[in-house]
Amino acid sequence: MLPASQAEAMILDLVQPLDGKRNGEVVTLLTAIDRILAAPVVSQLDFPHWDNSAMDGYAVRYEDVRTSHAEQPVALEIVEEIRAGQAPKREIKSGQAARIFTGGVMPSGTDTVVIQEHTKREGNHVFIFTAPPEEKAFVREGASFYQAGAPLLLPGIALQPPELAVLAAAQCTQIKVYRRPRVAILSTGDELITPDQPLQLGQIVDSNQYALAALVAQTGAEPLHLGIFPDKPHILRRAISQAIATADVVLSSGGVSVGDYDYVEQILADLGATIHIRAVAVKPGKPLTFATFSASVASKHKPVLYFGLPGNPVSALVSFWRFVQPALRKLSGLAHSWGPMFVQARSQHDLKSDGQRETYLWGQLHLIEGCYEFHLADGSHSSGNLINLAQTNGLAVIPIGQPAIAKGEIIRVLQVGTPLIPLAHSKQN
Ligand SMILES: Nc1nc2c(c(=O)[nH]1)N[C@H]1C(S)=C(S)[C@@H](COP(=O)(O)OP(=O)(O)OC[C@H]3O[C@@H](n4cnc5c(N)ncnc54)[C@H](O)[C@@H]3O)O[C@H]1N2
Ligand code: MOO
Ligand SMILES: [Mg+2]
Repeated sequence: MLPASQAEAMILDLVQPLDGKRNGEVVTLLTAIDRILAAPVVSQLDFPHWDNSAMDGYAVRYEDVRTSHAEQPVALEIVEEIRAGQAPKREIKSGQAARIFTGGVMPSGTDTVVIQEHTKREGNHVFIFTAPPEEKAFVREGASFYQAGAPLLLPGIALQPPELAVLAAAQCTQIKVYRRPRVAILSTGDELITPDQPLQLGQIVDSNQYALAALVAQTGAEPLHLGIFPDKPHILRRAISQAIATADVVLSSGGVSVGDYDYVEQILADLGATIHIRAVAVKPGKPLTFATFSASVASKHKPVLYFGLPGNPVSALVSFWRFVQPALRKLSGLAHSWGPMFVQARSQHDLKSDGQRETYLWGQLHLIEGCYEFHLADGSHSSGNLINLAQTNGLAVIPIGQPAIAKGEIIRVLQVGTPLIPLAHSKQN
């Protein structure tokens, strides 16, 4: 059995990110959130586009006002008013000033803004009561934030609200992003039914399909629901074969352990896959199977990744969070930050494992005054118990050979799901 860190490294090593040139698509500003930029963005505009005022006040020539102070204010003639959006019409000469508002374009001849709080206006004259702090004060100089032609945004970043603001300001309305990776999801098992079918003794509702599809979508990829397939090798073989023809990644759940009806590994081998991982020393999730179909076998431009996830509902989810999600992030074109997100948290409970495999105990991470706390989910930590998985946003990691962790100790927790909202105070203490 491979240690988890080695399995992760091996999987990530085998993931070739989508090629942005071949796998790009164009989206608009309103649909670009969370998409990954596939080509560099360069603007032909300077930022700021021109010298402009940072404050409401008067645009002046520094030379005219540098000697002014409260006892001997300098008087300047106001010859123009410039609001944001208006082009200045004249040059400001010595002894003159322009009334200017925040964002207004600095008129030629001026280099400094005096804020109106330091002035007094009488008719068409303004008296400057204090010296401005320095030359060019309150002027946002053209091109001082960004010079036209330089790289503005680099490919491989996820577009978030700040990047959308940058793109909008740069008038980039058509944005080239990576297409979403296509992820086929199939559930295997004679016992499986859909949630709307009546339950007969021994049957199990296919919950993995829904959880995995939602996780895939949450990771920015496109889930393809292939449905349920019985433990019949020829049917499963056809389904897997169709899945590799249509998807970049295939996720199956079930059929990867040692039972008589666990056929996935054999079918992968028959179909020409290279099986890299057959088991990982993690609990839950031990029988994780990871294989690749080379580009030629899959008749594609690039290899297809296959994750045979264990059927137990918690095992399937934990395996996704720990191994599949980072791989999907890398595949999707993200230039960095694919890896699983581990944080340090103070455990609010005694934690136990059998010490044989790296153990993931599910529960809740709380953010209390900037520090993480881990609260273990109540109830059974069996990999078949999906009931107490609800509200999980953290998996405490119990390392191999360290069977007990005492309440109050700092532990490593894999943060999963949506970002944390800080809580005002701890529930337990
Ligand atoms: N003798 C051994 N038995 C088992 C071992 C072992 O090492 N030796 N490993 C155990 C571990 S650990 C796991 S995990 C499971 C993995 O089993 P499979 O991946 O082969 O999955 P199945 O046998 O098909 O199903 C297991 C369990 O999960 C339920 N299931 C399956 N698919 C779904 C689904 N889509 N939605 C909800 N639940 C599902 C299925 O009904 C079974 O109850 O093997 C252990 N056995
Ligand atoms: O490793 Mo299995 O995933 O315990 O149930
Ligand atoms: Mg089995």
